[in-house]
Amino acid sequence: MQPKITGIVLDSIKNSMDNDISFSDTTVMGYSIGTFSAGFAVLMLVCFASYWTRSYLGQILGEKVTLKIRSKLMKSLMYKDTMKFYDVNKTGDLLSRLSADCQQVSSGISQSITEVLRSTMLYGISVAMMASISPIMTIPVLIWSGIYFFLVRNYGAQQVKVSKSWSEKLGGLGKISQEQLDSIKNIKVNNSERKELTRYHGGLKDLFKVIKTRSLLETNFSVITYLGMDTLVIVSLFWGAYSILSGGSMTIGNLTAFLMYIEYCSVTVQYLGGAFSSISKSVGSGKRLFEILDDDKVHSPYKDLQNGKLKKFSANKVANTIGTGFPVEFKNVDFAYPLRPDNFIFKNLNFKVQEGSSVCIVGPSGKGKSTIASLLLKYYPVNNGSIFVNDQSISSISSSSLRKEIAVVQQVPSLITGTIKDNILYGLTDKEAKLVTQKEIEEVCKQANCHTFISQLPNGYNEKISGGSSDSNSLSGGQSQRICIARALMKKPKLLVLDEATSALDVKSEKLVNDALIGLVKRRECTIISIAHRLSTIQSSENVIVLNDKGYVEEVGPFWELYSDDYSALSKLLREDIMAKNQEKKNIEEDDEIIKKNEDGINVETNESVPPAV
Ligand SMILES: Nc1ncnc2c1ncn2[C@@H]1O[C@H](COP(=O)(O)OP(=O)(O)OP(=O)(O)O)[C@@H](O)[C@H]1O
Repeated sequence: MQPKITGIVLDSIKNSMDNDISFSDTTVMGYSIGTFSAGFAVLMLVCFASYWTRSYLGQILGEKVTLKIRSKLMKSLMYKDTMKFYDVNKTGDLLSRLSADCQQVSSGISQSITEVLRSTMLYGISVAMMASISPIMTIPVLIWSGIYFFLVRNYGAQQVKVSKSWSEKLGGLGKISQEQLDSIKNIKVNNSERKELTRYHGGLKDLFKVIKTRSLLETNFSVITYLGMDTLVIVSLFWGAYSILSGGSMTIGNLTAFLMYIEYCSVTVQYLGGAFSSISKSVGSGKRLFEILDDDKVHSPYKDLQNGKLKKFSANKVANTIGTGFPVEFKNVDFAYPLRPDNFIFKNLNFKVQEGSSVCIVGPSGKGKSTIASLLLKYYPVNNGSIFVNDQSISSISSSSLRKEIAVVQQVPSLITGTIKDNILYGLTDKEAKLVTQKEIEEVCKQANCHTFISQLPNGYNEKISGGSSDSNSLSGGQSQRICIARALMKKPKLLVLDEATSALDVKSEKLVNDALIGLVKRRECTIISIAHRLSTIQSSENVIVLNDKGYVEEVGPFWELYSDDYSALSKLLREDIMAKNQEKKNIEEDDEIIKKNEDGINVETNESVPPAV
């Protein structure tokens, strides 16, 4: 309304000037100029109040949308059932989606959509007001509006593509930096800082290429918009001036109002351009977020549990079994990782683990020992065959109910940020954790041989530690591993999977932990499947399963029987292991000798002294 009112006021002033009317007697739309100005001021105040409300609510809405999207994404990420998604999508990229992409989407949805609505309304009203002043002079504005509409459509489509590419490159950069910071010690020990910086700069360059394309697109669009709007101003100014001077119906007030409306249109068109750009960017980023959410539709174990496609795992004792540990069976299992679908780790893998017994899986490196643990936990579905835990095929039971009954200790211990006590109780539900007494915690920690060192910490069980691996949690590798063992024992599992779980422990600690585990097996309370290279761990298991280098089971039997047979696959494997270790020791000694000779100035080939270089 402001331009229209300005035009009316200007025409009233001109009328007063032409008819010699004083300022106090000047009337605008039948009101004295004072009353009219007061009314106009009130109208402006109402406008400001509504602007404030729109702006504040818009921001709050935007932040709420961001939080909602983040929470939905995190939920989707937390509840992904298999590891396939995490094999493909790396942490750095996912973090970038959770931060930059979420922000982009929410700003597109909240601020830009309200901006589009406001600007479209303002544009429509301005054009209608221009038509009420001069329908004929509005025709060029309408033609430009049509052209602008097609421009926006074209620009939007291109912006979506470029924005998706921008998000991908940014995610790629996040992936590189996350990987580099995670392995900073490795980079330093290999003096690879320069190499890694070159790699990071490569990612930056890729990102910059996309940014250049996007900037070109945005600049072209905004220049065309300015050009169009400025052309309209010039055309209207000349047309209006011609109409006034040639005695047409146009007045100075009306021309001023008309030009002000064009200015309004120009500003709204700029806002619209910015808003469309932001919406297109959020569509591009949104596509990447939907890739995360859509993955849930492929397989939703929670819905499958509700609609009866999956059953809950039953921990009840199977009839005619000894003790309460779960029996385990791999039956004709074929498996290839989803990332390498043609590379079968197992073809027709068969073995049985008796309830309440302990078995150690041994075999050459990289032939699938840890993969057996992953399959047992349903981290990946098998390609063929079945895995039975407690007589139930795990493919038909929900993974959460299965994992609740199994405890795992991995080679690389992973702790959470919190107290040591929080870490030990981490595998229990909040309700279960509340019922655990300090005495029970200490009892479990004594079994895991970590009570003594925890008691010596300044705050004992309430000592705060950081999450992550032993690199970042202010505990040693062996201490972290023992806390993980205590956490696993705290669950009172009927099946315990130990993947090189004592590899960081010294001989004495390992023996104490193994004795505690042997006690569990003796009471038949728990079935233990361990994966190990060390003879000391292997010999603490009742039985051994030896995998061969093709991923088949080569041999199964009681440890002492296989160990005392010189021709058994186990003995062969242990001999090879000892030979490999001896060779490794010899290589290290030879390397040390060469280094020493170099330092002493002796020629390595001839063993003669070399005079020092001048
Ligand atoms: N997520 C994955 N995607 C694709 N291939 C994988 C994945 N994880 C492991 N592999 C491959 O599967 C094979 C078996 O790996 P696994 O970790 O089970 O071996 P392992 O016998 O436990 O080895 P090690 O004794 O060295 O720990 C290896 O060749 C490895 O490269």
